[in-house]
Amino acid sequence: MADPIPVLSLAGARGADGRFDPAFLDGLRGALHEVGFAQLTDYGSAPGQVEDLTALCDRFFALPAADRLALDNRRSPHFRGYTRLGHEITAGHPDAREQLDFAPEQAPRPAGSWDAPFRLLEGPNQWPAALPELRPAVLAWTDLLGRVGTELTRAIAACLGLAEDHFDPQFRGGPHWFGKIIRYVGAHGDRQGVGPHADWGFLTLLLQDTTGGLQARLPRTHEWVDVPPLPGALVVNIGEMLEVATHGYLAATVHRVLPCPPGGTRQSVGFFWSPRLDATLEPVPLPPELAAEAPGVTESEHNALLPRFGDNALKGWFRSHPEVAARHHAELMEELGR
Ligand SMILES: O=C(O)CCC(=O)C(=O)O
Ligand SMILES: [Fe+2]
Repeated sequence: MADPIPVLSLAGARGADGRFDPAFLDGLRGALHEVGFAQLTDYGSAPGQVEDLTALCDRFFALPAADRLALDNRRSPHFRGYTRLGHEITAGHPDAREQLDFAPEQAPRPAGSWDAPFRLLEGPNQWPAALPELRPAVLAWTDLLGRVGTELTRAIAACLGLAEDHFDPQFRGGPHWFGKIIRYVGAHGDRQGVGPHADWGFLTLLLQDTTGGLQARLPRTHEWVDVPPLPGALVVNIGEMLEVATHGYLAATVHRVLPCPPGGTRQSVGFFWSPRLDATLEPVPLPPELAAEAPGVTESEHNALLPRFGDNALKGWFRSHPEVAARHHAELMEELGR
């Protein structure tokens, strides 16, 4: 079967007049509606940036365990820091990966000053003292991907027949993106690299190494297809907030990573472009021909899609990091019925 994941060049997104190119918008709409995944090239990384970041991620995961555990996310009420191999849960089972989670650097809100439970997600990151180069390289990467996320969000609005700044208000004043560097480590008996799931942000931009193993479940046929490594390209997929905003015209495509063979490893860097925590994604007015192909959101008893982003994000963090949630937020979990 031909590679079902469309490849798009961001360099061709706008014409000389600064407007989006209609052919780019058609390609983007087709990719995201039909497949829910695309690969993006020419997105403005500096020469050597991807290679340098990848090498630093290698070095992070090669640090002595004590240096990684110094950033243990169980010490962070904000779900930031290092998760040991096998301690993240997806689809009810442990993932065969370790990771470092980060998000915009923020001071924690003083106790008692929250206007909503999701404010607990605001706080400082944990960076490795043993590898000081990692922080600036990751922040340069998240700066770049914030710009790519902004541009793609505008292109998505335009390809849905909306004004390109349609979603700007939801992102203005502090989008709460989050990111992670990830290493999969294969062992006998692994069930999953990461189990089947949809991402809970707006758009995901992911760099994968050349190992392979990422698979997408096509929205219509539910067939699993490989997302083949394309060196330097960003894998783009839709998150739940965009599904909510488009009544499912753009669906948060389910995906998974197969376990590495015993002894094998794989690395990736995820960037989950997301609106402000307090932003609510109202359904957009779709043109009739697109509305006719919008089935509504895919709710299940195991996963509600919550229109206020902070609520949806909290759902995701509580589910995937139950140890952190139980240690710091047991009462809140009970209150929210999680
Ligand atoms: O590592 C990958 O290729 C995918 C990771 C992923 O789906 C996630 O972290 O949400
Ligand atoms: Fe994902």
